[in-house]
Amino acid sequence: MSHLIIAEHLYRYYGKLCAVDDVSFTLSKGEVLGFLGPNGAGKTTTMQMLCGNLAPSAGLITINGYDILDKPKSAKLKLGYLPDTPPLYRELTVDEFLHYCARLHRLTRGHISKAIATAKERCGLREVASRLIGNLSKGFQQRVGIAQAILHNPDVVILDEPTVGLDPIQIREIRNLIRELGRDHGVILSTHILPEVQESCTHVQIIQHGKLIFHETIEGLNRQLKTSTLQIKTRLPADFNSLKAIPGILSVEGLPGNITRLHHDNTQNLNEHITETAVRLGWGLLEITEMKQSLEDVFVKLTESSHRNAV
Ligand SMILES: Nc1ncnc2c1ncn2[C@@H]1O[C@H](COP(=O)(O)OP(=O)(O)OP(=O)(O)O)[C@@H](O)[C@H]1O
Repeated sequence: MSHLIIAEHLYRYYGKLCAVDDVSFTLSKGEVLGFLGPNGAGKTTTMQMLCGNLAPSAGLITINGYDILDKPKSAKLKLGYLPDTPPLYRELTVDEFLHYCARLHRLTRGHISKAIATAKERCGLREVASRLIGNLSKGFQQRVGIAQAILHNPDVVILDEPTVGLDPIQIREIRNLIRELGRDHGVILSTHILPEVQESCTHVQIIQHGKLIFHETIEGLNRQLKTSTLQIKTRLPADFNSLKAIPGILSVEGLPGNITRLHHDNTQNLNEHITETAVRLGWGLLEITEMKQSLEDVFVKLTESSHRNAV
């Protein structure tokens, strides 16, 4: 499959500070890549280099086969970008602004109306088309920012922190929109909100101190989140020896409220065996729960280990 974006060995220095340190990755159609990292990790710097707004100190970026430095016009034709602060004119209406953006994207007159109608439809902006942007809620302003980024139907859409400052309902709507964009485009979004990548993305990469420390599919990430711990809740106290006798169970730990935590070797699904034992011995099995690490746990673990490797 040909890649929409190829980034190879990107570096960016600000004076002596290496803000982006040997970053390489690819993006293909249908992928929504979450670019995750704490404040100051190098996300915006990378996004700006991908968009051709900032020259890398070293490295290569191609968008749809065009080198962003050698062929910036051809590369940017295929690119839509929402910066962390959306570039909106508050004194224009949504229609006026999108019309202006369509001309900046060099859409031909014959295509402008259709392109604006499609972008408004996709971003849920039809009802506010004639409102002044400055009077819209933050969520709608963000949608206008996304509409200008997809107006020219680019192959690649780059969104820098698209849900910052939105309320929970607006966040859900923008995440749905991002998932939908992923069907027809390649999307990169930067965020420091960990659950955002789980909800919106197909792939995730984590950046820390300018270095990529993790690149995985969301399934791969979810595998990382799995632990080898189960917890059962029973009406009567469970018998630890009967549980320890189940092949694969390594240790058993009692918690208050007839809750028992079981550590196992993660090679087999023990649910059936545990259920059968609980029913046979009449404990009254109420719940069986697979314990998961939160994405935060994995993030802390990864960033700590990269820090340890660095010192
Ligand atoms: N124009 C600049 N001049 C000097 N240093 C800069 C400049 N822009 C960014 N930096 C520094 O480069 C590093 C990476 O910044 P960047 O904005 O790319 O991070 P980020 O991951 O997007 O952070 P945030 O989530 O806070 O936006 C930070 O240490 C930042 O202070």
